[in-house]
Amino acid sequence: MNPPILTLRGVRKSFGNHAALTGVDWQIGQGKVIGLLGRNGAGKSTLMECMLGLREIDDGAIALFGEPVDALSEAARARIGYVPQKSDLFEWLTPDQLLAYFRTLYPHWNEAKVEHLLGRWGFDGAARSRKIGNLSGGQQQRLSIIRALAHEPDLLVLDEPVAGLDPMGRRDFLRELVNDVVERGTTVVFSTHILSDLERVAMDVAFLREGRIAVEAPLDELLDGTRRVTGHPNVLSTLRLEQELGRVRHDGGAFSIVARVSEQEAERLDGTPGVRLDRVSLEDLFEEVTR
Ligand SMILES: Nc1ncnc2c1ncn2[C@@H]1O[C@H](COP(=O)(O)OP(=O)(O)OP(=O)(O)O)[C@@H](O)[C@H]1O
Repeated sequence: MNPPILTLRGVRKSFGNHAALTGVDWQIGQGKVIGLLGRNGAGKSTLMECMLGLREIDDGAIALFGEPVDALSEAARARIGYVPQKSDLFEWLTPDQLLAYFRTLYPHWNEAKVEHLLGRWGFDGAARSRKIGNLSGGQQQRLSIIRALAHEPDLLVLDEPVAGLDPMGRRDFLRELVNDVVERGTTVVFSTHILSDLERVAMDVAFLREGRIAVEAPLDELLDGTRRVTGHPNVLSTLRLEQELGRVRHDGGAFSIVARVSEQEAERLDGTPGVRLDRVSLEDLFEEVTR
């Protein structure tokens, strides 16, 4: 595996007496494309802001490109692309003025890519010279994404980047993202609630629960190796599963267990009288892991 470009150790962050992050240990390898999942309020935005040094942490340590994130060099900063959940564009500028401004801040800027994306994402002459504050939410989000891709960052962090885009815009953006990742080996961390998008682009998924990374795994491995185990309560209560992800009690005393299982374990369970194994969807997994 490539060396990690981002390392978090014991990261804690509270707001007043509410603990948002309760000890995050996480390493992100170069070239990974990771979908960060969690319920509303799970702490995804907080984690993203902390890992880029945009929010101070209470405890723990974060290193980005081998540097402490609270003392990042200019060179390291120029390697980051970030699309926040809420647009942070200067609303009084036009798209052309905004991009011209950001162009001056980076040592590298791919103008051809910017022009290509502006054309593809509906920024004709009129839209490029309108005040950003008067653009629609989706247009502002597209502009924010173009800005984040323009300097070809090594790490791209996207907080619900497609939430405001129409289905065509989402598909187009995801295609662009995948192209970039494949061509340049960009590391991408993005949060989303649209699980079908995640299945389209993510290599790995990480679930944030109770302020920590509860599960992280390659998406296909996770889907291939997870089963819902149902059966008579007497039988299930005696089962010992190594990687249980969740347990649901149903009406009438029955319950089911969602667990990651090895092939051997699946075979053993399949042969147990009164036990049934079913594959789970990403949606089921999300529900179990973040319950
Ligand atoms: N500036 C702040 N002041 C006080 N509390 C905050 C602040 N920012 C976040 N929180 C709280 O921290 C928790 C985590 O919030 P965060 O926005 O990181 O969650 P999230 O997983 O990104 O949610 P969503 O999926 O809804 O965007 C929430 O309970 C939120 O209310």
